[in-house]
Amino acid sequence: MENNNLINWLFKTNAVRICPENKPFWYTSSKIGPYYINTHFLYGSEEKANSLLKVIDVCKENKMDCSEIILELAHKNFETDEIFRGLITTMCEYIKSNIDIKDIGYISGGERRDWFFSLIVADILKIPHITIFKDLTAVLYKDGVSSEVTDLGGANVLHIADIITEASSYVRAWIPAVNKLKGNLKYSLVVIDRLQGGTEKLKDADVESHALMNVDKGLFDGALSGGHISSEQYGLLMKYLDNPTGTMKEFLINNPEFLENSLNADAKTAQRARICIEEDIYGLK
Ligand SMILES: O=C(O)c1cc(=O)[nH]c(=O)n1[C@@H]1O[C@H](COP(=O)(O)O)[C@@H](O)[C@H]1O
Repeated sequence: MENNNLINWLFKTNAVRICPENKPFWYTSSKIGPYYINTHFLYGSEEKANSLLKVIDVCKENKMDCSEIILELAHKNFETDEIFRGLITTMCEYIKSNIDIKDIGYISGGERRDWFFSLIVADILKIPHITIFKDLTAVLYKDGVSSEVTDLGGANVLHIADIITEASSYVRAWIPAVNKLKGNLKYSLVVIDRLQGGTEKLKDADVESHALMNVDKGLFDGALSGGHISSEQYGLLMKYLDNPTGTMKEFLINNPEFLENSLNADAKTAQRARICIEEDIYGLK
């Protein structure tokens, strides 16, 4: 795709965050790193994304209503927001050019941030949508109607997600949920692949992995030349991209208080820090 567009949109919506000095982000995988991408900000802005998340948090309590509510809001936003419209149009074009549409029986999306993208893409491509919840239950949304679903008869499914790092959400939730429905999660399309093992994990599970964009040097080259990051930040990011584990191991050795502080932080951070220590992810023992 026109990577430059996507890079501009990511920075314009403040979706890419670079950590303050000595304060790396925690990731789902219980690893740490210097950047975090809030892909769902491509809905137009942080404020718009948060307001859709708020609606989702309420409407997901009623599983039969929620697909329609989210899709309607996404359509309205598609009409008025240039960035969101550009992104969704690019996703649809990517699918048409790179995947045999006739081979896709269903498009799925998982709670919550996948739904920003999966429902509207399915609707535009006229493919039924499987709305998957965190408890691994699912609802079929087809021709404007939600219904219960138990058997997809072996049909192929394209799962659409915001971003993959290690594809842990696919392995933990989305693949088992589609298998339970006797579907075949054959394809994955994400907006961003952080290139940290996700594609390989998907390949092991027989899932063909697609991404509109990979996080590599090119993203941060664009950020530097566009004046979005400083040359100091750029240097740190290059070091991390070159050797994510080694760079963060060195950081933890030089900043032993970081893990200690994380253990005393909010519940999610503390849990990630605990796993990082217990599994000795950085080989510090
Ligand atoms: O935690 C992450 O790895 C992560 C990094 C990032 O830059 N942006 C981001 O949104 N994430 C979160 O991590 C999930 C993907 O991680 P995996 O399931 O390991 O591929 C996403 O669904 C997000 O919840």
